[in-house]
Amino acid sequence: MPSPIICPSMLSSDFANLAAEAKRMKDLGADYLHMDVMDGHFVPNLTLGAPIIKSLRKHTDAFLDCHLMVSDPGKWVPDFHSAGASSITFHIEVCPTPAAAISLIQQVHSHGMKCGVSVKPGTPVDALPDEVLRDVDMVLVMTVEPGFGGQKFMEGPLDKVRSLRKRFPNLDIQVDGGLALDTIDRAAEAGANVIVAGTSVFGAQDPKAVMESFRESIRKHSSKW
Ligand SMILES: O=C(CO)[C@H](O)[C@H](O)COP(=O)(O)O
Repeated sequence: MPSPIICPSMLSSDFANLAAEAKRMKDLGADYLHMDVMDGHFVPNLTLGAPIIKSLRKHTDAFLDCHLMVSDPGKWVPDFHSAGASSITFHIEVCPTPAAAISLIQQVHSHGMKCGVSVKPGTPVDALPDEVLRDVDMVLVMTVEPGFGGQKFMEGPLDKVRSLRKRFPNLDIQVDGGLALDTIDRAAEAGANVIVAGTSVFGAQDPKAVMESFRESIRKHSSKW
């Protein structure tokens, strides 16, 4: 059974103190550090790229879970690999065919990184055929429109989580957007075991307690998946 994996979204951190923020989250129990990479084209925002990952990597051995919200992820795979990324998650919406997605997954794996595939809230689960999911290490179901932190959690995408959990009992299923103490149970009940959270973790008085509650919710619900 997949175990809980808690990933603070560094988008909500103080970018001017990124190394210290990464250490703080790791010391508080983060499993992965979630790095939101946005190109101003696939999404209407610009954040960070491989140079920032490279700088951060000098200060941490944490698993750097890089979510590429970009139009041409394949172009950036070598740079993220050299920078020290641990995994790359790309969007299925940028792949014209399943074969293109499979080739991208192979490219990421050939660079020694884990690979995930993501779906936006409006993209149907059928966009993720078995032959694609068989090859990935994780699937990311967005529970907000990608682009900005601090948005309201969307319930609709949880149907995709339910269907994916039935199809792939052992797959790591990540959810991202609006995850907080009042939404975690719905995500965990649906079958998510990898939780990305920015606002609710960085804005908390006690981020460690929030991450522990997420973990506890997944443990509680996973016995019924
Ligand atoms: O991918 C993202 C935005 O595209 C962020 O990771 C996500 O929104 C997390 O932030 P929050 O927990 O504040 O919703």
